[in-house]
Amino acid sequence: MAIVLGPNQYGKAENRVVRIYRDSPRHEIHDVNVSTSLRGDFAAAHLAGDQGSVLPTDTQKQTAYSYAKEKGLTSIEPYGITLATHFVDDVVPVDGARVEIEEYAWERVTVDGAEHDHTFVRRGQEVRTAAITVEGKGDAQRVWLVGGLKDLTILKTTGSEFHGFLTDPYTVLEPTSDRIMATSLVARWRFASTDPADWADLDWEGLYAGVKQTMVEVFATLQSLALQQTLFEMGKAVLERYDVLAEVRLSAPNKHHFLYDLSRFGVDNPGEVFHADDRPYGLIQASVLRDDAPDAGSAWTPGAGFA
Ligand SMILES: O=c1[nH]c(=O)c2[nH]c(=O)[nH]c2[nH]1
Repeated sequence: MAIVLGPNQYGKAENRVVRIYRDSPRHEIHDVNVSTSLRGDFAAAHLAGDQGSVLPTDTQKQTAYSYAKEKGLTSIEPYGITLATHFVDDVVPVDGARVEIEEYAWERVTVDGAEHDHTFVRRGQEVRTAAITVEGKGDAQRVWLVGGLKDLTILKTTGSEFHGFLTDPYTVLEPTSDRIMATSLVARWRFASTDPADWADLDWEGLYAGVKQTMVEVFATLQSLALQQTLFEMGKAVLERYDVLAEVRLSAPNKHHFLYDLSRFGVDNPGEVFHADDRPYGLIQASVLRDDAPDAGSAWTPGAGFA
């Protein structure tokens, strides 16, 4: 029996890069959290402490910051593609790179009814995400791109039912035809192509806004029979609208709101006062994809948080 090295990767996690565009009095801000991971033959570093092939994680960090100026940082997807591709193309021992990015949104404050040029408040809504995996050099190179969002807290006060479920001796849940439905949505969408040339003219901001809006509209308008159905219809609507996408993965905690029992006080409560329970919560997760979707390859393989 011998002990051997298994899969490994290394990088700099959570580089908090803030890029300001100040070419005119109206400044722009892009506030991101970038994690890099490099893959390749790093056996010597692990087995013998030989750093000859190791591009320091500090260098990866410096590159993430410098690229925000050299290459630009507007939409997170092309920035991440450029960064990940650089590591694979320009660093000899590296044959794969994974870059994961979160973006925190800011919106302009209003002063005297007009948007201010350089003052922003953090927008409390969702965090935009991207994960880019580049594999191979030269003609064999493939770029897996996954866009997404997380922490999109969304609630509807009616239009949600849950009944007809399987029961057993432990079932106490009452069926309902009118309940609150609420979740904190995580959604990630995989691009069909693995060739960045196919995205040369893509409107990244428009695509992101459109995917989010499509999901929100379905959540709002579908008379839901279960969160599972809502998630499937959200993913389906996104894929029907955007040919560039092959798969949508959704993860949604069912944030339960229980009707509060006011009958103990002789008070009627026709769906007006609820207890918002924080745990436990149902956790509903689904992948929705085209039946001819190309192989997902390394698209979903995590970077930071390997262990
Ligand atoms: O939308 C729901 N899906 C479930 O699977 C489930 N299970 C449960 O107790 N409540 C709900 N709601």
